[in-house]
Amino acid sequence: MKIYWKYIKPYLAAFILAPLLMLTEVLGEIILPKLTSMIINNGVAGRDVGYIMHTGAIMIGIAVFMAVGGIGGAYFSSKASICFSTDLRRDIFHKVQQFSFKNIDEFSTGSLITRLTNDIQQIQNVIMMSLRLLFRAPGMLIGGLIMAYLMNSQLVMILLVVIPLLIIAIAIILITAYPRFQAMQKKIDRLNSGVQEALTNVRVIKSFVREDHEEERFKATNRDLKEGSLAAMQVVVTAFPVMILAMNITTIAVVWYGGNLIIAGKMPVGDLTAFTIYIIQILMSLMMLSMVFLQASRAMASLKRVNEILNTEIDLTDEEAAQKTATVTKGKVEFCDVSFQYLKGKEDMVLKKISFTAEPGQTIGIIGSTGSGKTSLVQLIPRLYDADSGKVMVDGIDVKDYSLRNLRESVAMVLQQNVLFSGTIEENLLWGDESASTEDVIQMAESAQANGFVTSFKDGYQTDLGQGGSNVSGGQKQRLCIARALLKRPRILILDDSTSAVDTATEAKIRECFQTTLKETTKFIIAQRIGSVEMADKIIVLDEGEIVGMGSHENLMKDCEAYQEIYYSQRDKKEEVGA
Ligand SMILES: Nc1ncnc2c1ncn2[C@@H]1O[C@H](COP(=O)(O)OP(=O)(O)OP(=O)(O)O)[C@@H](O)[C@H]1O
Repeated sequence: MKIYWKYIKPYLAAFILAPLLMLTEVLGEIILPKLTSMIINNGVAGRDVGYIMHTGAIMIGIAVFMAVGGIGGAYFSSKASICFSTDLRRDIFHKVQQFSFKNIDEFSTGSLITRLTNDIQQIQNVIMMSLRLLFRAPGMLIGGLIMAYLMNSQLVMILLVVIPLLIIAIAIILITAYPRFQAMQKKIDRLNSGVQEALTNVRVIKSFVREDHEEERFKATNRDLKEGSLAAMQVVVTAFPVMILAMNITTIAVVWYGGNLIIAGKMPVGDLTAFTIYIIQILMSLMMLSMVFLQASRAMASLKRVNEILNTEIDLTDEEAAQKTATVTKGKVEFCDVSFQYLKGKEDMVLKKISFTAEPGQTIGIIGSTGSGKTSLVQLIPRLYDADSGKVMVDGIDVKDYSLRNLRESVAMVLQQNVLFSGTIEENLLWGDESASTEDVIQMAESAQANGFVTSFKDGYQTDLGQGGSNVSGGQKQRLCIARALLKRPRILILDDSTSAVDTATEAKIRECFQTTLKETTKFIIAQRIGSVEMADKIIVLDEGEIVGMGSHENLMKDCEAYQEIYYSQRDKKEEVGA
């Protein structure tokens, strides 16, 4: 509850006014039946039109007062709940943005989407409902009971039988509903994850002609959700008829017993009418409360899931950084005996005792078979993950001692899976540096060998990119991603297999441009092709997380068996293709 106070505090007035204004309805509902009985007992029985008109006018006045209060209550409850959920959604989004890669690995994207949308909506609904009924339902219940008791204490005894039975029925319904709602939210998660994956990868699905398979998969999760929702709704739908049944039986009992009292002359007719209205109101208020509890039981399941995000400990922060103001000025990178694994204690080390130094301005090539740990190694430089032992240093300072912003601002990384965003090419490139001039954009695009194809487009840099850059080729996308990274003018540039879709001649030109535009930047180039790293000052050969060779191309050709193997296998393949 403590975490949620900050979402209530700014709208405290609305949170207080909403239930208070709803009290006007309670007041009206308690007085109106009494006035009705007075009209029947005195006005109708005594044929006193003046009395009827006078009391009727008072009743209209009360009804208007109720309407004004009701509108106000509804307005403030909507305001309070919507503002609450908007702020909560903002903070959850902010928290997710702060998540480390490891934190992100723990939640599926679909689940995060459900939590940010559907779950928060459930919480908003229950707040709105509670604010409207918080005072109203108990007020109606207590007020109705008092008025009914004052009218006829004998008749009220009927309620003493009905109410406990009803409370037991509601409790059973709630206990059954909660786990079903929890299961339903999980099924929504699964559906969202499936939809998100299928829509993002629709091209792959089509190229593998897997539409039928995906449809079947979707049908299964959709069916699963339908069954989950029906199971939960079955409970909800039983609640309402049970209440109505209780209400009807009670009304019949009251009319029967009350009718006898009237015949015996112990009760005026108007009192029985008013009494019946009070009984209905009492049971209605119980019905409202049970609906709030039902909605709350669904919202509790959602709240638990939202809490999971809010309580997730971000495992990678700069709170304890010793040199928060330090910035990277040279770009020297040192790995000292670094070991690392993703699943702590559950698998072999992905990187084992890695040590090397990259001097400022040097180009470091990293090569090795798939899964040998190349990406894992470079991810430790901008602290996307933390080393488990050993130290990663940049300019002689442990990366853990920089503020994350300062460290990451000086490192540009072109990831293996490049992503562009919807918007124009220029907008995408300016991601690297929002304040870059048009000349800068063009210069960096030229270095990345992107200017040529961009200017060949009808709208040039203003060309709109499809979602994720779907309307440019793989090689063009890679070059745009490199240009975006270059615009950051980083001290350290990491290219993770990011020229794999670029032809060798263009790739060579990009490398050449690096020598002029990025002379002082330390460059890490992960590549599958030896040709891509051959010219590097230092090449690191990785195998199963270990460095099995390090040095220049010439040295490695002399004394690194693993490197020679890669070299000859690629040369043989080239010759085969040539033949
Ligand atoms: N997020 C992750 N969670 C758990 N294990 C991971 C994760 N990412 C990679 N791994 C595992 O770590 C090992 C090294 O992966 P890494 O991506 O560093 O290899 P790589 O040499 O870059 O491979 P490739 O050339 O195919 O990109 C692999 O066994 C991989 O399965």
